[in-house]
Amino acid sequence: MPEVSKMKKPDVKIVLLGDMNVGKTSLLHRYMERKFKETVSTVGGAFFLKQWGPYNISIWDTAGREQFHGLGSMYCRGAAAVILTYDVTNWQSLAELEERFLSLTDTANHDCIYALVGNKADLTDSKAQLCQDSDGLVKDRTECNEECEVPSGCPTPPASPTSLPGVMLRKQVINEDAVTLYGRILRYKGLEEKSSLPAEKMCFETSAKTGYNVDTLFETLFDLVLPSILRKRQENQQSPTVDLEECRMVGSKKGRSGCC
Ligand SMILES: Nc1nc2c(ncn2[C@@H]2O[C@H](COP(=O)(O)OP(=O)(O)OP(=O)(O)O)[C@@H](O)[C@H]2O)c(=O)[nH]1
Ligand SMILES: [Mg+2]
Repeated sequence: MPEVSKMKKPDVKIVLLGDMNVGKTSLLHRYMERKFKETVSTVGGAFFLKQWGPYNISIWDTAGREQFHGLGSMYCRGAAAVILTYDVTNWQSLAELEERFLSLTDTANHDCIYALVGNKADLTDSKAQLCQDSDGLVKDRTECNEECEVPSGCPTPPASPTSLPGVMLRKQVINEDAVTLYGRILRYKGLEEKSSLPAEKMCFETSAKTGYNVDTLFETLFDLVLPSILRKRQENQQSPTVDLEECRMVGSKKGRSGCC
């Protein structure tokens, strides 16, 4: 049995939601492991623990496949932020966010923060084809090799025409579509646009493949959930009870990440 006293207890929870194949797992790998690597479609869900200064943030990856849909609202319970992910080359993946995934967030915190993330920007946008390191410095593709676990480096694979610099797919979702959806999400949540975080700040385009905007996404959210963390810590000091569900969750995994 792991010793619960030595386990890190998450201060706050962030959840990735979105259709299958949009790149949720790849975004998490890129951020946590600094790599783009082969993925298999997620079964159920998995979490990673990120130490952010003195705070522990659990980031939950969920399965986009229809058969796991029922689990989504369970994963969102108590979330301080939800990353609604779509694929910029797939218009339906944006539509699905509203049709299938938004209602799953009803179990999130009342002050939950929502980010809309269009992934796979490297397929449509030449600036997203450049690799970015953790300081946001742009590197060329040869320097990028060490951060990719695929033989030909980044971007890959070699057989795909989209791996060639300059060969782009048609962008099916433009940023304005995401901004419009963000407005509808606020209305669904009964929030005033004026007093909420602005769409320009909360709509991102990323590439898990090159790292484009990935650090910015996660670190913007970490900063924004800080008030939730501080409030939770204060509440815990006032009534120091143990959250058995969270302890069990972390305790059962022994380490930094796990799945269920
Ligand atoms: N070009 C490109 N491909 C990507 C990117 N992110 C993910 N992919 C590819 O898209 C496919 C799906 O990625 P996953 O991260 O497994 O997608 P997911 O959203 O976790 O899918 P489920 O677990 O089924 O919900 C894989 O083949 C990835 O290599 C990206 O930024 N650019
Ligand atoms: Mg996945």
